[in-house]
Amino acid sequence: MGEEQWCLAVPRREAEGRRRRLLEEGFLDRRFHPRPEGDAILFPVTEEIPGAVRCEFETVPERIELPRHELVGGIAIMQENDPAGAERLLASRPSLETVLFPETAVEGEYRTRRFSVLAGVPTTRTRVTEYGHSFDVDLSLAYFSARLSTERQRVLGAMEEGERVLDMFAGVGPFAITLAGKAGLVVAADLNPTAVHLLIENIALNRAGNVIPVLADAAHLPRLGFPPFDRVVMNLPLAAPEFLPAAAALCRDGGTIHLYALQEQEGEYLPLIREVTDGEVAERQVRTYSPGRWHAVYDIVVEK
Ligand SMILES: C[S@@+](CC[C@H](N)C(=O)[O-])C[C@H]1O[C@@H](n2cnc3c(N)ncnc32)[C@H](O)[C@@H]1O
Repeated sequence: MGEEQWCLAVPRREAEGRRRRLLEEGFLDRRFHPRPEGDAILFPVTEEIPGAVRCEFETVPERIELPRHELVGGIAIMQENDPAGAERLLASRPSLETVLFPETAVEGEYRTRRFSVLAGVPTTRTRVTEYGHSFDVDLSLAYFSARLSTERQRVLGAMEEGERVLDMFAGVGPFAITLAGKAGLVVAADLNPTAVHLLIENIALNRAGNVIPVLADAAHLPRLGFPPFDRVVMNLPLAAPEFLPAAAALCRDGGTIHLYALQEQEGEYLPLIREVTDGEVAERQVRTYSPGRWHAVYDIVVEK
């Protein structure tokens, strides 16, 4: 639908110069797009200037500036405490239910954050879909990051059918349930009871009957008598290196450990890795964390 408006017909060859002058003089009406008509361009103008006639223009849709945010299922996490921006964000995406602002950094043993609700339904719970899997998450009670989805697919791609996998820091299960697609068996452990609760729900949700949830401190896993694993995932970037001896004890000769670590120097954890095995090590950057710090993954082949 158009709107009737004052406009100026300018021959095409003069259009660019005239457009600039209209802009400088403040006569160009920016609510509308200029449009061609025959050999002329019709410029919408703000008032009845000499030569102006009435014509119809399509209105330019208003450009809405959206605040920076990260999407996790139906929740948007904003980086600024801006309730008006949160309302705009909520209105811009029908799939969004809630806009949150993190009141704290990721903290504590359970790696969780406290949030305040900026807009929408007051909840920190949502369902995330990732490569055909669904994960119920509660962002204030158990860790979840959608940013590792590509990494989970990379590890899945490196696996052989039927492997025995251990996820030492499983959270709500995104690694464990993704890898279960190829694995014979996945043992998924976490220290946080709410994370394990959600992990159990997610096992059911994805019918991943080959995932065994375990509520345990990873340090105790070597004492539980599991036969050696083909692959061990260690996704606790701030502290996983401490658990490397336990992981090496649980991994078979020739098996692989994926060690995620937060570091400031390339090869920072190589000396520690060399204390547990002489096997092949490949190091990659997963994502940046802060200036000068990044999440790295070490793929370690265990030689015993
Ligand atoms: C960074 S999160 C990773 C969760 C999951 N792998 C993911 O990608 O969403 C680390 C998890 O390790 C758990 N955790 C911390 N210390 C632990 C320990 N000593 N033993 C077992 N789990 C632990 C936390 O509760 C948290 O869920």
